[in-house]
Amino acid sequence: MMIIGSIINGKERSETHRETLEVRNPYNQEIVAEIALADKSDMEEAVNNSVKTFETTMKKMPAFERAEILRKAADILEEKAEDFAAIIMQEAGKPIKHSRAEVKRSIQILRFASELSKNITGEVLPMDAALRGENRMGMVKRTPIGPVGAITPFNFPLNLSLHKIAPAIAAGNTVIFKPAEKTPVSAYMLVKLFEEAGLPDGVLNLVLGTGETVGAHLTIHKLVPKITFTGSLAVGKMIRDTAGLKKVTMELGSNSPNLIFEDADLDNAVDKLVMAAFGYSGQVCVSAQRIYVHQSIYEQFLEKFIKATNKLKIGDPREESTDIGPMIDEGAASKTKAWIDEARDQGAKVETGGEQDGTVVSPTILTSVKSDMKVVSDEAFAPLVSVMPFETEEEAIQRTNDSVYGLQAGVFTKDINRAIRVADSLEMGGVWINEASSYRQDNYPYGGVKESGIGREGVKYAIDEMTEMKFIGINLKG
Ligand SMILES: NC(=O)c1ccc[n+]([C@@H]2O[C@H](COP(=O)([O-])OP(=O)(O)OC[C@H]3O[C@@H](n4cnc5c(N)ncnc54)[C@H](O)[C@@H]3O)[C@@H](O)[C@H]2O)c1
Ligand SMILES: O=C[C@H](O)CS(=O)(=O)O
Repeated sequence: MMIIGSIINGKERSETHRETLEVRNPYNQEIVAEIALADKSDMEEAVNNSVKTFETTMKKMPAFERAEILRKAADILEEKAEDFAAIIMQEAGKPIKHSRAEVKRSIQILRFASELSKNITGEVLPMDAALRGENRMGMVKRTPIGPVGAITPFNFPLNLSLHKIAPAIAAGNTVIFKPAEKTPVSAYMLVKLFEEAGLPDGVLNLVLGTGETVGAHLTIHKLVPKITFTGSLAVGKMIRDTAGLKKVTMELGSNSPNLIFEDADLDNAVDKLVMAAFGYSGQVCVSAQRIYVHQSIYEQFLEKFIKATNKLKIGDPREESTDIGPMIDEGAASKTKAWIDEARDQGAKVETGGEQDGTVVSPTILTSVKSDMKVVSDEAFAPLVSVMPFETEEEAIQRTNDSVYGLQAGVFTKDINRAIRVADSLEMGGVWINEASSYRQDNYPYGGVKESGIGREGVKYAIDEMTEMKFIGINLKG
């Protein structure tokens, strides 16, 4: 049995007296590892050590050295890609082909961060534009913010952790990393990988424990100036409420919409939306949960969409051909089944799917739904999607915006004027045209409006949020 513990200042804490938590493969319930749980005192030490390491190590480390460590980390991840994919598959239950895709993106994040760490620039200001500004020079520098608390979810355990850790290191910060309890093994392997890449002890402290204990303690800690959180709206609100004046980045949930207009390439839309709705069993923050289709092509779309969905191969995430594996645990699967049953009782039609077998829920398409049903208005984070007809562009926009969330949307149309008009009208952090809401690259500003979040990630933008602007002015006649 693999027992893993927190790593603070390079030392692992997996002593036998600690309480442990089993990490199980959600598909077959095999034990993947056990975590030796950290408590508040471990978090306290991790924070203190991160503060010290920031002062003694990171403040002195030149950009070229940070770039080199990040580049080496990318190279090592490339060499160990298959090991990381295998562990993501086991601990998260993610089909192996999708686990591999996650690792590939993670390598790129490290490479972006390596390049960007050498390009964190400031600006020189035209001081004489203001009254009394003659003979003065002003410059703005970007300086590291200090120890960053990074709290991450289970669904993209490597990719979303690196969206925080890589920019933080690029910017010259230290990190206190609190990964999800369900997926700690890839986090542990990642910290070991950075050690191999030459990252000094204490720059990346890993604290493996529950959200309620170590996560909450990190959030309120006075010596941590920045929390970057990815996770649910409920936990995000709690963190925001207790973080005081800390800077926060919040990457939260969504019930992402996709709009299909009458002139869209239907095969493209079907092709994209099947994986957007059901990939990783819908446990993706930008998963397609609402599809609005122009009434003139509604039946045609629905028929093609059901047909394509029924072709998905459900099964063991180890199999190369598996498209859909388990949900993260039986609780998540049972909740999904309950939501589907509730919608059916309220008049929705289950066009396909709707079955639960342990942790596996079959890809479910719902029609005849109402906007106040949970399956439409709340975040499902599950393999279910509602397909709804609309008549006019205005109606489609209004129904899309009728949500507390606003992360990312997809718009399918060949009319460029309409595409831009609609994109401009949607209350979203991002809009893709002729792509599904779930599509993401790691180099653009990514994040939500409304209750989908605060701030942006996407390496360069995360660096902005993990640095402070410092103004330095000079009186040239002084
Ligand atoms: N917007 C995005 O980029 C994005 C990306 C991925 C996932 N998500 C969202 O994440 C959610 C699913 O992930 P999850 O189930 O792991 O989320 P979660 O909110 O349950 O947990 C996320 C992290 O928060 C920690 N946590 C829990 N309680 C805490 C507390 N009181 N204080 C501090 N930390 C605490 C957990 O231990 C975990 O590490 C979905 O809502 C999904 O939409 C958003
Ligand atoms: O779950 C939401 C994530 O943002 C998806 S991704 O890792 O960025 O693709």
